[in-house]
Amino acid sequence: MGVPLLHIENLGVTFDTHHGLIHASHSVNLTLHAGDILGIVGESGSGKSVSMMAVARLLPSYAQTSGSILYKNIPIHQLNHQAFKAYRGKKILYLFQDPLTALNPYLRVGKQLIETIRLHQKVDKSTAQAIAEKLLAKVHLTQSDRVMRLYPHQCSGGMRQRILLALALACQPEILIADEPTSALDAITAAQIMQLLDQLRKEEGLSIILISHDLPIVQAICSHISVFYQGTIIESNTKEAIIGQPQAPYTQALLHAMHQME
Ligand SMILES: Nc1ncnc2c1ncn2[C@@H]1O[C@H](COP(=O)(O)OP(=O)(O)OP(=O)(O)O)[C@@H](O)[C@H]1O
Repeated sequence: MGVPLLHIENLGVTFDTHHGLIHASHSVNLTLHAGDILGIVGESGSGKSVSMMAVARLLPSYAQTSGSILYKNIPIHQLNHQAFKAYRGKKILYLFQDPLTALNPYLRVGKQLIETIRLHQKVDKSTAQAIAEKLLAKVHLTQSDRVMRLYPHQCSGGMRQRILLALALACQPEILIADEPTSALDAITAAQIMQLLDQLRKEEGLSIILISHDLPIVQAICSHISVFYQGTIIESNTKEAIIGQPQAPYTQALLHAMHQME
Protein backbone atom coordinates (compact mmCIF):
# COMPACT_ATOMS: atom_id res chain seq x y z
CA MET A 1 0.00 0.00 0.00
CA GLY A 2 3.04 2.26 0.33
CA VAL A 3 3.69 5.02 2.81
CA PRO A 4 0.44 6.37 4.29
CA LEU A 5 -0.32 9.99 3.65
CA LEU A 6 -1.07 10.50 7.32
CA HIS A 7 -0.30 8.22 10.21
CA ILE A 8 -1.24 9.18 13.74
CA GLU A 9 0.00 7.21 16.70
CA ASN A 10 -0.98 7.49 20.31
CA LEU A 11 -2.27 11.04 19.93
CA GLY A 12 -3.61 12.68 23.03
CA VAL A 13 -4.92 16.15 23.83
CA THR A 14 -5.20 17.66 27.30
CA PHE A 15 -6.50 21.14 28.08
CA ASP A 16 -4.90 22.85 31.04
CA THR A 17 -7.80 25.00 32.22
CA HIS A 18 -8.51 27.09 35.34
CA HIS A 19 -10.76 24.26 36.47
CA GLY A 20 -8.02 21.66 36.09
CA LEU A 21 -6.92 19.29 33.35
CA ILE A 22 -9.42 18.12 30.75
CA HIS A 23 -8.32 14.96 28.97
CA ALA A 24 -10.10 15.50 25.66
CA SER A 25 -8.58 12.59 23.74
CA HIS A 26 -6.03 9.83 24.26
CA SER A 27 -4.39 6.87 22.49
CA VAL A 28 -5.74 7.91 19.09
CA ASN A 29 -4.35 5.83 16.21
CA LEU A 30 -5.34 6.52 12.64
CA THR A 31 -4.05 5.99 9.10
CA LEU A 32 -5.13 7.81 5.96
CA HIS A 33 -4.02 6.54 2.56
CA ALA A 34 -3.88 8.72 -0.54
CA GLY A 35 -7.21 8.95 -2.34
CA ASP A 36 -9.26 7.67 0.59
CA ILE A 37 -12.12 9.29 2.41
CA LEU A 38 -11.92 8.34 6.06
CA GLY A 39 -15.10 8.96 8.01
CA ILE A 40 -14.84 9.81 11.69
CA VAL A 41 -18.00 9.24 13.68
CA GLY A 42 -18.85 9.21 17.36
CA GLU A 43 -20.96 10.91 19.96
CA SER A 44 -20.75 14.60 20.73
CA GLY A 45 -17.78 15.47 22.94
CA SER A 46 -15.93 12.23 22.17
CA GLY A 47 -12.83 14.09 20.95
CA LYS A 48 -13.22 13.97 17.17
CA SER A 49 -12.66 17.67 16.44
CA VAL A 50 -10.03 18.20 19.10
CA SER A 51 -7.93 15.29 17.81
CA MET A 52 -8.10 16.44 14.21
CA MET A 53 -7.46 20.06 15.16
CA ALA A 54 -4.34 18.83 16.93
CA VAL A 55 -3.14 17.41 13.59
CA ALA A 56 -3.48 20.84 11.99
CA ARG A 57 -2.18 22.56 15.15
CA LEU A 58 -5.26 24.68 15.52
CA LEU A 59 -5.77 24.25 19.25
CA PRO A 60 -5.35 27.09 21.76
CA SER A 61 -2.02 27.44 23.55
CA TYR A 62 -3.34 25.85 26.76
CA ALA A 63 -3.80 22.56 24.91
CA GLN A 64 -1.05 19.98 25.27
CA THR A 65 -0.67 17.45 22.50
CA SER A 66 1.24 14.18 22.80
CA GLY A 67 1.93 11.31 20.41
CA SER A 68 3.23 11.28 16.87
CA ILE A 69 1.85 12.60 13.59
CA LEU A 70 3.56 11.44 10.42
CA TYR A 71 2.82 13.07 7.09
CA LYS A 72 4.34 10.86 4.37
CA ASN A 73 6.61 9.49 7.09
CA ILE A 74 7.76 13.00 8.12
CA PRO A 75 7.27 13.48 11.88
CA ILE A 76 5.45 16.82 11.58
CA HIS A 77 4.68 16.91 15.33
CA GLN A 78 8.39 17.58 15.87
CA LEU A 79 8.51 20.64 13.60
CA ASN A 80 8.79 24.07 15.13
CA HIS A 81 6.09 26.69 14.55
CA GLN A 82 7.87 28.22 11.54
CA ALA A 83 8.58 24.90 9.82
CA PHE A 84 5.00 23.71 10.38
CA LYS A 85 3.69 26.65 8.33
CA ALA A 86 4.69 24.71 5.20
CA TYR A 87 2.08 22.09 6.13
CA ARG A 88 -0.88 23.83 7.78
CA GLY A 89 -3.30 25.11 5.17
CA LYS A 90 -0.96 23.95 2.43
CA LYS A 91 -0.63 20.18 2.75
CA ILE A 92 -3.26 19.72 5.46
CA LEU A 93 -6.29 21.97 5.40
CA TYR A 94 -8.97 22.07 8.08
CA LEU A 95 -12.41 22.99 6.85
CA PHE A 96 -14.42 24.38 9.76
CA GLN A 97 -17.99 23.49 10.68
CA ASP A 98 -19.52 26.87 10.08
CA PRO A 99 -18.73 28.62 6.79
CA LEU A 100 -20.18 31.90 8.01
CA THR A 101 -17.51 32.20 10.67
CA ALA A 102 -14.77 30.83 8.42
CA LEU A 103 -15.46 33.41 5.72
CA ASN A 104 -14.56 37.05 6.23
CA PRO A 105 -17.93 38.88 6.51
CA TYR A 106 -16.47 42.20 5.28
CA LEU A 107 -14.94 40.97 2.04
CA ARG A 108 -16.73 40.05 -1.16
CA VAL A 109 -16.42 36.39 -2.16
CA GLY A 110 -14.30 37.30 -5.20
CA LYS A 111 -11.79 39.29 -3.16
CA GLN A 112 -11.39 36.46 -0.63
CA LEU A 113 -10.84 33.95 -3.39
CA ILE A 114 -8.43 36.08 -5.38
CA GLU A 115 -6.36 36.98 -2.30
CA THR A 116 -6.13 33.32 -1.27
CA ILE A 117 -5.14 32.24 -4.77
CA ARG A 118 -2.48 34.96 -5.00
CA LEU A 119 -1.07 34.02 -1.61
CA HIS A 120 -0.87 30.29 -2.25
CA GLN A 121 -0.19 30.13 -5.97
CA LYS A 122 1.98 33.26 -6.34
CA VAL A 123 0.20 34.55 -9.45
CA ASP A 124 -0.78 38.05 -10.61
CA LYS A 125 -4.27 39.47 -10.15
CA SER A 126 -5.69 38.67 -13.58
CA THR A 127 -4.42 35.08 -13.46
CA ALA A 128 -5.91 34.76 -9.96
CA GLN A 129 -9.23 36.10 -11.31
CA ALA A 130 -9.27 33.43 -14.02
CA ILE A 131 -8.39 30.69 -11.50
CA ALA A 132 -11.15 31.94 -9.18
CA GLU A 133 -13.71 31.56 -11.97
CA LYS A 134 -12.50 28.02 -12.67
CA LEU A 135 -12.65 27.10 -8.98
CA LEU A 136 -16.20 28.40 -8.66
CA ALA A 137 -17.19 26.29 -11.68
CA LYS A 138 -15.48 23.28 -10.07
CA VAL A 139 -17.67 23.61 -6.99
CA HIS A 140 -20.70 24.04 -9.26
CA LEU A 141 -21.32 27.72 -8.63
CA THR A 142 -22.53 29.19 -11.89
CA GLN A 143 -22.63 32.91 -12.75
CA SER A 144 -19.21 33.37 -11.20
CA ASP A 145 -19.29 37.17 -11.88
CA ARG A 146 -22.36 37.55 -9.72
CA VAL A 147 -21.13 35.19 -6.99
CA MET A 148 -17.79 37.02 -6.74
CA ARG A 149 -19.57 40.31 -6.05
CA LEU A 150 -21.59 38.89 -3.13
CA TYR A 151 -20.75 39.18 0.56
CA PRO A 152 -20.93 35.91 2.56
CA HIS A 153 -24.20 36.89 4.30
CA GLN A 154 -25.85 37.28 0.89
CA CYS A 155 -25.16 33.63 0.04
CA SER A 156 -27.22 30.59 1.03
CA GLY A 157 -25.75 27.97 3.38
CA GLY A 158 -25.05 25.60 0.49
CA MET A 159 -23.36 28.37 -1.52
CA ARG A 160 -21.18 29.30 1.45
CA GLN A 161 -20.05 25.71 1.86
CA ARG A 162 -19.20 25.56 -1.86
CA ILE A 163 -17.29 28.87 -1.59
CA LEU A 164 -15.35 27.46 1.35
CA LEU A 165 -14.49 24.41 -0.75
CA ALA A 166 -13.33 26.69 -3.58
CA LEU A 167 -11.13 28.54 -1.08
CA ALA A 168 -9.77 25.20 0.14
CA LEU A 169 -8.94 24.16 -3.42
CA ALA A 170 -7.16 27.49 -3.93
CA CYS A 171 -4.69 26.33 -1.26
CA GLN A 172 -4.07 23.08 -3.19
CA PRO A 173 -3.95 20.85 -0.10
CA GLU A 174 -3.37 17.10 -0.17
CA ILE A 175 -5.42 16.35 2.92
CA LEU A 176 -8.74 18.01 3.63
CA ILE A 177 -10.14 17.62 7.13
CA ALA A 178 -13.83 18.44 6.79
CA ASP A 179 -15.44 18.94 10.20
CA GLU A 180 -19.21 18.45 9.98
CA PRO A 181 -19.35 20.29 6.65
CA THR A 182 -23.08 19.76 6.25
CA SER A 183 -24.39 20.18 9.77
CA ALA A 184 -26.16 23.47 8.97
CA LEU A 185 -27.64 22.30 5.66
CA ASP A 186 -30.89 20.64 4.67
CA ALA A 187 -30.70 16.97 3.65
CA ILE A 188 -30.68 17.53 -0.12
CA THR A 189 -28.03 20.27 -0.05
CA ALA A 190 -25.98 18.15 2.37
CA ALA A 191 -26.07 15.21 -0.04
CA GLN A 192 -25.00 17.50 -2.91
CA ILE A 193 -22.03 18.81 -0.90
CA MET A 194 -21.00 15.25 -0.07
CA GLN A 195 -21.16 14.29 -3.76
CA LEU A 196 -19.01 17.32 -4.48
CA LEU A 197 -16.44 16.22 -1.88
CA ASP A 198 -16.25 12.81 -3.52
CA GLN A 199 -15.90 14.40 -6.95
CA LEU A 200 -13.07 16.65 -5.71
CA ARG A 201 -11.36 13.62 -4.22
CA LYS A 202 -11.36 11.95 -7.63
CA GLU A 203 -10.62 14.97 -9.81
CA GLU A 204 -8.26 16.95 -7.60
CA GLY A 205 -6.51 13.99 -5.96
CA LEU A 206 -7.64 15.08 -2.49
CA SER A 207 -7.59 12.71 0.46
CA ILE A 208 -10.28 13.49 2.99
CA ILE A 209 -10.99 13.01 6.66
CA LEU A 210 -14.68 13.60 7.17
CA ILE A 211 -15.92 14.21 10.71
CA SER A 212 -19.65 13.62 10.81
CA HIS A 213 -22.56 12.71 13.04
CA ASP A 214 -24.38 11.48 10.01
CA LEU A 215 -23.66 7.79 9.58
CA PRO A 216 -25.73 7.39 6.37
CA ILE A 217 -23.66 10.16 4.73
CA VAL A 218 -20.41 8.62 5.95
CA GLN A 219 -21.60 5.27 4.70
CA ALA A 220 -22.37 6.73 1.28
CA ILE A 221 -18.97 8.25 0.51
CA CYS A 222 -16.28 6.95 2.87
CA SER A 223 -13.97 4.04 2.14
CA HIS A 224 -12.92 3.63 5.78
CA ILE A 225 -14.55 4.54 9.09
CA SER A 226 -13.09 5.22 12.54
CA VAL A 227 -15.39 5.30 15.54
CA PHE A 228 -14.64 7.63 18.46
CA TYR A 229 -15.91 6.88 21.93
CA GLN A 230 -14.95 8.64 25.14
CA GLY A 231 -11.84 10.33 23.77
CA THR A 232 -10.39 7.56 21.65
CA ILE A 233 -10.91 5.50 18.51
CA ILE A 234 -12.43 2.20 19.55
CA GLU A 235 -12.81 0.72 16.09
CA SER A 236 -11.35 1.39 12.62
CA ASN A 237 -11.94 -0.58 9.49
CA THR A 238 -13.22 -0.52 5.95
CA LYS A 239 -16.72 0.84 5.61
CA GLU A 240 -18.04 -2.62 4.71
CA ALA A 241 -16.55 -4.21 7.83
CA ILE A 242 -17.77 -1.48 10.17
CA ILE A 243 -21.29 -1.56 8.77
CA GLY A 244 -21.44 -5.33 8.21
CA GLN A 245 -19.60 -6.66 11.27
CA PRO A 246 -19.22 -3.95 13.91
CA GLN A 247 -17.10 -5.25 16.77
CA ALA A 248 -17.39 -2.66 19.53
CA PRO A 249 -20.67 -2.50 21.48
CA TYR A 250 -20.78 1.29 20.91
CA THR A 251 -20.52 0.86 17.12
CA GLN A 252 -23.28 -1.74 17.26
CA ALA A 253 -25.46 0.67 19.24
CA LEU A 254 -24.72 3.48 16.77
CA LEU A 255 -25.76 1.31 13.81
CA HIS A 256 -28.81 0.09 15.66
CA ALA A 257 -29.89 3.68 16.36
CA MET A 258 -29.37 4.54 12.69
CA HIS A 259 -31.51 1.63 11.48
CA GLN A 260 -34.28 2.64 13.87
CA MET A 261 -34.38 6.10 12.30
CA GLU A 262 -34.80 4.67 8.78
N1 LIG B 1 -10.88 24.83 23.84
C1 LIG B 1 -11.23 23.88 24.72
N2 LIG B 1 -10.96 24.03 26.04
C2 LIG B 1 -11.28 23.08 26.92
N3 LIG B 1 -11.92 21.93 26.60
C3 LIG B 1 -12.23 21.73 25.32
C4 LIG B 1 -11.91 22.69 24.30
N4 LIG B 1 -12.33 22.22 23.10
C5 LIG B 1 -12.91 21.01 23.36
N5 LIG B 1 -12.84 20.73 24.68
C6 LIG B 1 -13.34 19.49 25.31
O1 LIG B 1 -12.75 18.37 24.67
C7 LIG B 1 -13.69 17.30 24.56
C8 LIG B 1 -13.77 16.84 23.13
O2 LIG B 1 -14.39 17.85 22.33
P1 LIG B 1 -14.55 17.74 20.75
O3 LIG B 1 -14.98 19.09 20.26
O4 LIG B 1 -13.34 17.15 20.14
O5 LIG B 1 -15.74 16.70 20.61
P2 LIG B 1 -16.44 16.18 19.27
O6 LIG B 1 -16.38 14.69 19.32
O7 LIG B 1 -15.83 16.81 18.07
O8 LIG B 1 -17.92 16.69 19.50
P3 LIG B 1 -18.96 17.35 18.47
O9 LIG B 1 -19.39 16.20 17.60
O10 LIG B 1 -20.05 17.83 19.35
O11 LIG B 1 -18.27 18.43 17.70
C9 LIG B 1 -15.00 17.83 25.13
O12 LIG B 1 -15.12 17.38 26.44
C10 LIG B 1 -14.84 19.32 25.09
O13 LIG B 1 -15.57 19.93 26.10
